[in-house]
Amino acid sequence: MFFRMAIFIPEKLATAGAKAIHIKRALSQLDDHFVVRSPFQRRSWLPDFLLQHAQRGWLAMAVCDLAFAHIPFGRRLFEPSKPSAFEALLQDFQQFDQGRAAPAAKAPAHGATKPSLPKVVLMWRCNRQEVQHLAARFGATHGLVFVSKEALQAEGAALLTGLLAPLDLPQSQALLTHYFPEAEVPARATTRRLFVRDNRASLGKFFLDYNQEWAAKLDLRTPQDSDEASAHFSLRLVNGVAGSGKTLIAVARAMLLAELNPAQKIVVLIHNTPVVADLKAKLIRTHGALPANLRILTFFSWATSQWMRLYGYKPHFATPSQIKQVLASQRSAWPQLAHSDAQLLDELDFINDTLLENEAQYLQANRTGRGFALREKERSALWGLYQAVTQALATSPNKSLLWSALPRGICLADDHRKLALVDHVLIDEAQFFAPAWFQAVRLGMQGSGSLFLCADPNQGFMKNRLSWKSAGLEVAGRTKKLHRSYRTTQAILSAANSLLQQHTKADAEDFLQPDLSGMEPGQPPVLIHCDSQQDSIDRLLNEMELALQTPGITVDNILVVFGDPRLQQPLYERLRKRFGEQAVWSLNHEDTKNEPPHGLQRDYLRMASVATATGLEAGVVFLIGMEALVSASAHAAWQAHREQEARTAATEAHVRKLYMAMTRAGQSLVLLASQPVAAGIARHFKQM
Ligand SMILES: Nc1ncnc2c1ncn2[C@@H]1O[C@H](COP(=O)(O)OP(=O)(O)OP(=O)(O)O)[C@@H](O)[C@H]1O
Repeated sequence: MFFRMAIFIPEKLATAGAKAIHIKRALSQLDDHFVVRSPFQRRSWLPDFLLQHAQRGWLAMAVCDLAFAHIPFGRRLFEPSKPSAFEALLQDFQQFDQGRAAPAAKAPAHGATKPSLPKVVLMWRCNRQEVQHLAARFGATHGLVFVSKEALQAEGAALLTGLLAPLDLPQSQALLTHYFPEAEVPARATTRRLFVRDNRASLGKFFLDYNQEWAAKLDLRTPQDSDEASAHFSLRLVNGVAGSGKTLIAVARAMLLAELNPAQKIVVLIHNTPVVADLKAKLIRTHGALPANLRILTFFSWATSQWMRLYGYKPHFATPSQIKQVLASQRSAWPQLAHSDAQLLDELDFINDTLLENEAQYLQANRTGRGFALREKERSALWGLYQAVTQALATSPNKSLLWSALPRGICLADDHRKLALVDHVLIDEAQFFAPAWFQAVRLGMQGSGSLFLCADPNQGFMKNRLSWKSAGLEVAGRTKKLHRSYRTTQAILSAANSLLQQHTKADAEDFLQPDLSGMEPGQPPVLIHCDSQQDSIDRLLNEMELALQTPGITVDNILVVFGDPRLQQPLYERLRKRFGEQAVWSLNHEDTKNEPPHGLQRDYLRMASVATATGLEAGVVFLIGMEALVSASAHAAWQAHREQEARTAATEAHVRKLYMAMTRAGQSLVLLASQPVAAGIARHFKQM
């Protein structure tokens, strides 16, 4: 039978050397119902391990390296004020967790005492007989069990299992909160709190699950850990379905890194401005200020500051109308390019994103998945157009550039010495990053740092189906997949998932199948047909009123995602009129895109465009003005592309976006449509 072993968190033991290998091997005999945690040594003294078994309970373990001959047995005549190393260990271990456990122990439910945490000392250099002596002398007086290395190696799993003691839920949660605070999920920060109806609701405690905690602590090192290990650059990828806790993991890890390495710089980069604003607002409300050595910002604001260091001036990005004008004036020189403006611009971005430096490289470039073919002559023409547009923008009065040229400019600069370097970078929503972005990030890192990526390939993949490898990232064997969603219900996730599967080519390597088992069943997503856009806004307001009558739902549990940008202003006005001037946070308004309009300490009803909704979430989500993604006419237009590749690319891009928008919802999802919805989409909703 296949044996799965205990989960070690962190995976690597902090201590190096043969002893660590032996201990790990012995503890590895435990099966996968066990979690073996090593606490970060934040306090004066902590045991080496806390073992937790799903049903059988807990055990604290300290490892003692002293030989029997060095253990003082009798009363010591000299230096009584200075306990020996062994005595100090016994005292520390005896006292460990006592202060914290005492109040609970004093207040037993029915007169019985609460169970206490069992403690075992692993005497690494004593044999069984010597350990018997120690147990007889110190066991009862200090409330400790002694075990020899030999016994552990021979009877490991059975021995330790026999020592475990079950603790009740509050005790167990208190242990985690106290010694592994990084694993706690603040109740305010989880849509899950809306689901919980059992006792846990009253306790209000949530924790990362084992897989999440394991991923969050991979390769974490304290400065005290071995220098040899910390000399290496580490790369990790967490691939997870929507709502599987990727952002949560990235933030928990970033906070830990900041705490454990106060002298190092940590940066969390996210593509999307509203997510950064939303995340920071939540973090500041739950944790207070962020650690001084941790920054959370958009990739482009980070890249802009790096650009300024390299080139000495602030880059000026061409506006959409300027780009349109320049393209219109330049493209006439290449009449063989019959493609749409959007396709040409997309191709210019592709050249920038993939760091193609000259025509020869571009002619050789792999364009698989780009959605439209280019013959060799057309590629040559496109390269000419690329140069002409870049040049025309650069020589315009405001010396502007395409957004995609910013990371390229960083990567291709002659001298990178002026770049600011950080130690650890965590990238959330890495599926939206392009190869040039990753390279720019890497150039801004210390050689011994770590790069931690979180991505959901189902929500889109590096724009043009590029692989991690093509972006210079060797993630094979360094990837953790998360299949469980905590955000949403079975009904919503399975609807979104089957919609995605129906419309995309199943690519086994990239597609993440969610694990729906054990999820809250929930209600299916609802589709409301409206007569016009005006009508859809009226219906939206009514549906929101209804939602707010649900116990536990307040305005901050609601997110409105709009597709048509023209809806932004009328929606904003109507929502403010109905719910209060100060109640709405429009995440796309220029002056409130970085922080909420009236301070962090109040709740807001949030609204965001679908283009910027990635990473956001709410218990109740309304999708409105999404005709470009869902209407029958939009579908017909994608299907009208002459080339099969273009049809597939257009369909996939739109459906992935819709999948992303649908999976923003926790408990309830409502789509309001003012045009007939394509049958292939409507069938995944309950229609009203
Ligand atoms: N172990 C957990 N216990 C309680 N809540 C959790 C847990 N893991 C995740 N959550 C909650 O589930 C929701 C989704 O988490 P998060 O936003 O980190 O997921 P994600 O993988 O980044 O999603 P997406 O890629 O769709 O944006 C959040 O409200 C988060 O707090």
